[in-house]
Amino acid sequence: MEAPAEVDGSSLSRRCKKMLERRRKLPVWAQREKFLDTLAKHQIVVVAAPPGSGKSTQIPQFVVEAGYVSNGKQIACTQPRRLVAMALSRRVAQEMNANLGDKVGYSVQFEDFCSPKTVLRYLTDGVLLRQALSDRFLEMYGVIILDEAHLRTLATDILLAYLKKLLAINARPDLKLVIMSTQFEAKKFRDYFKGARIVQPCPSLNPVEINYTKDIVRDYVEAATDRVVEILASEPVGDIIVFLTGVEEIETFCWRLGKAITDLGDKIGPVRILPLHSTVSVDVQKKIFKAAPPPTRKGGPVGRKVVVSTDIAESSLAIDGIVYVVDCGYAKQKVYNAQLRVESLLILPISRASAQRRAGCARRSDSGKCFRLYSQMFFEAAQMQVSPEILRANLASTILQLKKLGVDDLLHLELMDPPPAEKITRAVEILKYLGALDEEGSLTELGKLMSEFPLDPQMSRMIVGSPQFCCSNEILSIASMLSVMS
Ligand SMILES: Nc1ncnc2c1ncn2[C@@H]1O[C@H](COP(=O)(O)OP(=O)(O)OP(=O)(O)O)[C@@H](O)[C@H]1O
Repeated sequence: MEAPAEVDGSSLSRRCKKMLERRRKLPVWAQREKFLDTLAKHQIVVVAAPPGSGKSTQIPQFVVEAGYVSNGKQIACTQPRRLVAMALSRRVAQEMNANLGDKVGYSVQFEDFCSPKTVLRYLTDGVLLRQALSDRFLEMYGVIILDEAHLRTLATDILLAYLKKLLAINARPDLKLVIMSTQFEAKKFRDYFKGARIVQPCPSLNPVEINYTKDIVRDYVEAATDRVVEILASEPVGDIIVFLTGVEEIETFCWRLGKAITDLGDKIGPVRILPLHSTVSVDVQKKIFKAAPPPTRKGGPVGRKVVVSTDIAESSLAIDGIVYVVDCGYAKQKVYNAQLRVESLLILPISRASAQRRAGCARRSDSGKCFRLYSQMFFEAAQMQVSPEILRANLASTILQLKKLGVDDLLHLELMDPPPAEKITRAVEILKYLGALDEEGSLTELGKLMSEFPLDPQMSRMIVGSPQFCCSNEILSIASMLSVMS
């Protein structure tokens, strides 16, 4: 296939040419032709490569450049997190020498930055699922890219099953589906979509030295601060990423580290501390991708950046320059308590895959080290509790959305990890109790309204005043509790 002008670089500004040079060095570029060739021949392609290979930024551009938008259809690239969808669209717009909202845009809940000119749309998986409510066959898209599929969010799992069904009944013979994941999970997607092809860019990645703690860590924020101070004081130069579970912990950590750095004085170079969570400003987000600060004086110690992140940086945002990873071993996860009918965000141990992805942030350095703030024994024992979101979440709003999509029974969807029938029955009972379903299990007028309720985390936080309640499921839980109380 002949490369378009954007790719041969002849029509680009100097800034874009520089970007193009950098893009070409990303591992996915070596597989560009192979990927496009496979996509031309097959309906479903799995792209499996580690974070930082260039999947999220490059693959959608390859698809655009190959002409999949010439029929007036758009390319969708889903992300589990809104911040990531927005950051990627900004980056890719720059790389494509376009204004954000023109050729490249984003759609997240309550914010749509696209125009009739948009050909590449970064959007959250939740938004794509909601688009399907009004455009059942997702006709506006020629190619759907499900990025970060390995994170197995509830919305991604439902989309996978729904798209599998659409393709199986041949409802969209012209639609191409690209699933992007890390290498560990690629085979599972290929087996799920029988007939899918895997394209696997193989970057030369370095091993990362893994260190566990020997003693029990009682306060991992404090332990993380001590560990980072040690790295700053005694480890060779390199940037650091610290994984904590939420905003409060991140703020406490940043404050403590700032104080400790002042105490260290000029024994170390300048340190830029950068918090990263779903509510940081765009300016801070941009700084995360910039190089560490230069030495404060000629010949003085070199600067470092310390990124302090929730699991958002685990695989959705590839940050260059990281040599050290400090991993607390936990993440906030949604868990539904069927007896109390309440869904909450709990701090739970992370999965093995998650821990590997965190350590993998240092893989592009040849001397990467990961400091896990937990013992290996604890980690192995904790693996028994780990499960995908679909097995932990309240399924009531998912069932409502699926009913609206014409899928009458969740059991009829071939899910990757089907939830137990009892859990589905319980969710249906709640929906009947709320009047969203009638006795036969059909969607009522109220149910139709509820399935389209605007479900923005910020908004629901405002409604109920607690960050713990942050999605449709919680709203349903609250509604059900209120109706029990009244
Ligand atoms: N918003 C951004 N600003 C600046 N650089 C970025 C941005 N997003 C990605 N990059 C850079 O682009 C390169 C490719 O990243 P990309 O996100 O495409 O990789 P990936 O394989 O999709 O990783 P992941 O699985 O973490 O998303 C990396 O070097 C990364 O640092």
